[in-house]
Amino acid sequence: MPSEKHVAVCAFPFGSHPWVLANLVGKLAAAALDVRFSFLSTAKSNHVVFPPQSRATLIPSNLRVYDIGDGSPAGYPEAAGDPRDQADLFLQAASANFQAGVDTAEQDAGRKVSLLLADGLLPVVACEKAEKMHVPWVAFWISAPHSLSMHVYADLIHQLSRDATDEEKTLDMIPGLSLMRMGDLPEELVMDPNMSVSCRMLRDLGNVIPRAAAVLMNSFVEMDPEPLTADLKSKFNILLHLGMLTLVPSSPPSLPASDETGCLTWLESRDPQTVVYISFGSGPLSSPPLDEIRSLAEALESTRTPFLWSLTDRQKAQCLPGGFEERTSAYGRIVPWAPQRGVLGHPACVAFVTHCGYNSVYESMAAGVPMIGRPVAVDQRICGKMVEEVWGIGVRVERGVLTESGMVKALDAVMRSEEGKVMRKKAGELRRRLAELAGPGGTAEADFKTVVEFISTS
Ligand SMILES: O=c1ccn([C@@H]2O[C@H](COP(=O)(O)OP(=O)(O)O[C@H]3O[C@H](CO)[C@@H](O)[C@H](O)[C@H]3O)[C@@H](O)[C@H]2O)c(=O)[nH]1
Repeated sequence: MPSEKHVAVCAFPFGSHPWVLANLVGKLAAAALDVRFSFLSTAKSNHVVFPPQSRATLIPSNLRVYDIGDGSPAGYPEAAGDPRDQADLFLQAASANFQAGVDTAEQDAGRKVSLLLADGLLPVVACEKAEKMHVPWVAFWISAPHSLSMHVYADLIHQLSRDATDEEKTLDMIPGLSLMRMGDLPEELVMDPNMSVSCRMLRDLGNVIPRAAAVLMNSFVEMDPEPLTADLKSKFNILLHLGMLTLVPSSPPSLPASDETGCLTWLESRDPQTVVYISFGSGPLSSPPLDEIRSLAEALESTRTPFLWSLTDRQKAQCLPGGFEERTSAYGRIVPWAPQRGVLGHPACVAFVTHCGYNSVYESMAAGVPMIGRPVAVDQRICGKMVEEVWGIGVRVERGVLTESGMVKALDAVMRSEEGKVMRKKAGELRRRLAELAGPGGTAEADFKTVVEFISTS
């Protein structure tokens, strides 16, 4: 008898989140061919993640993409909106908009939805919807695992942050987080939850997520602190680790992989181990302040360091010193978008200046490239700390701020010093370790099979 299973996938349509979720869903759709998957996200995000020209040919036939509303009032000028407001608008209308998407998908498929799979930032919406529809729901946590634990302990953390203003106070009362300090916390965890819709949702996240039928992690269990995993396992119905989904080839191939800006060709013309790659993630919220971008440019120019920089045209116009691009054109290149995994994996790439986004850190590690970190927001301070203090594969910029002199020192440390050689060696070891973990017979593969089984039978 043909399967009647139908999974509705609820995406959080900002930053790298929808790509990573799409990677997971593409992989699941290929493994569970008789299950129907309906991917629900905003038109803007779907356009990038599933480019219309590739939809007919590259998406598995059991995966369909549906556009839902983004919550903006009619006539709202998108470019004028602060990205935080856009997230608030989206979240405010998310319940109604996902419902409309589910209704369309059910009609289209001629099957009722049997399971909801939601981005881990959307448990409040997913839980409410799933309970109304009488179906199970599964959360996929895309950010650093430490940050999930911090959300689970949000009430305790909020209490601590009110009692202690000391940024250096450790979080050793939370299993697996003894290395972390109050100052490493994502800021939304210490903000007043009533400040915005996003703050409220994020504050409630940790209380709701244990109600999921399963929590899927975008991580290798072997890379996470054991006490953290054990503690989360004790709190969730099922906890599974699927490996880093950003490291599997994207299905369908979407914007992150395309080399329309010619970066890989340019790298071919450079000597091995000479080019510093710079990117502060996929969205404006993770970019350092404009004056710091300028200091970084000054450091590159004063040291004549070859560079490839993913920088939007807007930022380029706003913050680079006058004439910078022309003066550095013999050894540097600026593009609005780079195929990051390909760039990091190119033999010319020697170091990565990054905001320490979780996916970027793992992409760099998987390529064996050491990092210079300038964490900006959310889980980036956690990832920066792991890079420098736990894995020893990079440094964070002095006092957490990009200055010309600090950047020159960091470039020296990573590219030219003995310390840099050690980082490169450790990065190489971790590259091999990740390849092993992602390979056949690993725990990630076993957990993925469990998810396929769960989806096919729930
Ligand atoms: O020119 C570019 C710039 C970025 N990327 C890709 O964009 C993604 C960036 O992901 P990530 O490093 O996770 O950063 P953000 O997009 O900023 O992700 C947000 O979401 C992550 C997961 O929750 C968090 O870890 C980050 O802190 C948060 O800013 C990566 O896959 C990159 O390969 C490119 O391919 N080309």
